[in-house]
Amino acid sequence: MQTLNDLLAESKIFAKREVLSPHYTPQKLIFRESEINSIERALAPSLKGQRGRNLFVYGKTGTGKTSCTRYVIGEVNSIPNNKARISYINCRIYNSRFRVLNKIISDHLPTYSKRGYGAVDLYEKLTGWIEEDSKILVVTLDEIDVVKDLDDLIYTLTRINSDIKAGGVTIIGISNKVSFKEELDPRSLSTLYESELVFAPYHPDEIYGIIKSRAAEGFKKDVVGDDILKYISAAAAKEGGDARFSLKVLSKAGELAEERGRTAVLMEDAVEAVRQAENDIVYDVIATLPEHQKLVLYSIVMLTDSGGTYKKLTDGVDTYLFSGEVYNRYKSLSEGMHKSAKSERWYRNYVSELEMQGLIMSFDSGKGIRGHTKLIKLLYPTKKTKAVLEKDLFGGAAEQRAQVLPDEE
Ligand SMILES: Nc1ncnc2c1ncn2[C@@H]1O[C@H](COP(=O)(O)OP(=O)(O)OP(=O)(O)O)[C@@H](O)[C@H]1O
Repeated sequence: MQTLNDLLAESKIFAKREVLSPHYTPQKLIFRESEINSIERALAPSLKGQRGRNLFVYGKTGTGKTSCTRYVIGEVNSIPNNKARISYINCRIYNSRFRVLNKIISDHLPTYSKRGYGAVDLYEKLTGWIEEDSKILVVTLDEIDVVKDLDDLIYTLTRINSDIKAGGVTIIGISNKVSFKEELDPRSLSTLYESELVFAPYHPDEIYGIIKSRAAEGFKKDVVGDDILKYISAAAAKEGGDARFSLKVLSKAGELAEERGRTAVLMEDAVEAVRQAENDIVYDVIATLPEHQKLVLYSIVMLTDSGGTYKKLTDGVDTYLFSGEVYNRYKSLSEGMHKSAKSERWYRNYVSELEMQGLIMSFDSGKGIRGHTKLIKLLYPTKKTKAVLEKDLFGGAAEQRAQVLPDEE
């Protein structure tokens, strides 16, 4: 246990702790030259006042999509007298057409944005501003899949191009959701996918390269050995080639070494850091699921908690659930929250997504019970999964939760 004095003393482990934060943007992004070049090519026409092709950037989490895009935005912004005006928008915060429009206005016309105008006024102000001197507005929508009325947003942004006489709008969409394409209206799909760029997961040796250079800056000399870096790279490659995961583990290993009063990171610190980060990641995955997948997962958690029909029928301890009962629970839960439940076809997609994320497993029941039906099992502890979901869905407010939840069956 560290005392306050220990905490205030100069660290024996870290030189620049902030360099190890996943939010830190390094000066150089290694192994992504060709991806950076593709983004540069998409943005190059806008520098000269021409509308480039919209670009959709896809790749698993931690593959460098945001960092590379922001890097190119930085490059463009540093070129004087160019025609591009870029808005980088984190859709987790700006998650509706109105909020996105408002953010664009506040980026470029800050005095206007505070006046409480409606969407139509914002639209007109924006088109006027673009036309004024033939600007190209580049709207970068990071985590685009979480925008609630995305088809409307894409329609509005593309409509600007036909409403204005000069200038234009280019959209860059970024997402790590595999099923995203299927949820889009065909018109939005063809607009957004004018060109596509896929970020592949990093290989272990690439992750090693990334964390080696971060470790050299972030840690004091000789604190982290090569064996530790190799171990962490292999663990992150197993996690889907996720650079963010490797950085999280690296800084966690440093913190553990510090807490344990060491002057260097030992393998046991790294092993423990990987274990903790793997645990955290599951809950991060849950927190970033789209809303209806969360509702399906929450239905699974609730039924697992109270014991589903299977348990009652078999008088057993197994916590398998019938897919049909999960769907029914999901429907009543959605109703209680005044949301329209999706069709069974969508529901089956959600179940496959949750299974792909490793949160549940599902399998055919065989002939024995209720003919052929699908059984579902939650793979993570009910209590913690429930807490994460409740915080997300109901902001952790118990009264609100009580209002929307259907009675236990
Ligand atoms: N090529 C690279 N060189 C150095 N650092 C990198 C590189 N790629 C990713 N990183 C680091 O990994 C972390 C995650 O990267 P980033 O946020 O760009 O991933 P992402 O693909 O946008 O992930 P998500 O889909 O989860 O948003 C950041 O801290 C970033 O600095």
